[in-house]
Amino acid sequence: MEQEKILSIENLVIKFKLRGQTLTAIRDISLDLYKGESLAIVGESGSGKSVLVKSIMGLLDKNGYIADGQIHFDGHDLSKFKTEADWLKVRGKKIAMVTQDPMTSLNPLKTIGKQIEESVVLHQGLKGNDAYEKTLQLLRDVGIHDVARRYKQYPHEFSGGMRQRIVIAIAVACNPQILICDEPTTALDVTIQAQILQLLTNLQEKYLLSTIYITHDLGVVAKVADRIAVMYAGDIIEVGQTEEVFFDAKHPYTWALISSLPQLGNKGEELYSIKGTPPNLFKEIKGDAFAPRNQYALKIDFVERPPFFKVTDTHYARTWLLDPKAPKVEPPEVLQAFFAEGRQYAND
Ligand SMILES: Nc1ncnc2c1ncn2[C@@H]1O[C@H](COP(=O)(O)OP(=O)(O)OP(=O)(O)O)[C@@H](O)[C@H]1O
Repeated sequence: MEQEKILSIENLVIKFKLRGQTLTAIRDISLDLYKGESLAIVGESGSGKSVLVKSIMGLLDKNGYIADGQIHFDGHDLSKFKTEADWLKVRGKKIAMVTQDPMTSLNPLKTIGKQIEESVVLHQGLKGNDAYEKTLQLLRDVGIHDVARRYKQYPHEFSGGMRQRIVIAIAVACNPQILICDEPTTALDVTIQAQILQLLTNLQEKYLLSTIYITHDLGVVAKVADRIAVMYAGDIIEVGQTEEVFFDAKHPYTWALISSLPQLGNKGEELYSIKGTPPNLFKEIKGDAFAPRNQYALKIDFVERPPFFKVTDTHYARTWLLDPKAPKVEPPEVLQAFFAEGRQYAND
């Protein structure tokens, strides 16, 4: 059955003007988000994850602009939006966002109850006691106890994890169709991270949200994402269902990302880290942007951008290694064992 697309990005190119020069942060990306799914966008710092989601919310910095492509959502092409009035119909209404630092989204001078209730009144059209009851319900939904007392408290009276729950309640109060979570757990310790991810998964099901996670941490998304898109230097180089990307990755950059997961390091050994640096985005990138750091690079990788080769109906990778004419290259040994284990686990 064909899944229904809720957001469709087509051939998007985003540039920034900086001191008389132009930097290309997003290089011809196409990506769909399906209704009810959770999609993780993963990549190193600087790969363009934030720029991509900012473009969906009309929050690009002033020196940035969409140079090409379209962003289809809710009957509109968001790339054509010009005014703040246009964006206000979408941002914080149909598309809500949870960021890494809850303190930046909360007003320190207002009780958290009032802050959630404002969203309920504005977006759900409820008033008076109905809005109050709905707010208490949302507080319960995000796992906060003793809600009537908590309603009257201020952000500083909550722990980091609890504040993140409140930000999530505000986002959900908007009744959004899409929830964007930008490194939602990076600032939290590991146990709390797991709880917040579980909460987001529960809310996604309860409120039928379509969710985009952006993170540099592949380990985090394994637990929550249905699909993963891997970004490198402003491009998506591999996309597939979570198990496909984890246990049958095809792009050497994805191999490198998986190899650097702590789970794969032997005790006492240093973690694998990707050697070299990402390309200079001010310069035109020829071929596969990862080629200079890629020990498996073929000659053509330095010349021509690889197309998306199809692995399955849901799994695609931009690497010339998938070309039928390419020599057969196996993933690094450490990954072969991991992949085999993962497939075994998936089949059990
Ligand atoms: N206002 C701006 N002016 C110039 N360059 C920018 C601007 N905003 C972002 N960039 C550049 O765009 C590229 C992508 O940045 P982006 O913040 O999307 O990366 P990221 O993958 O989200 O990284 P991080 O995980 O560190 O947030 C980077 O090279 C960054 O320097």
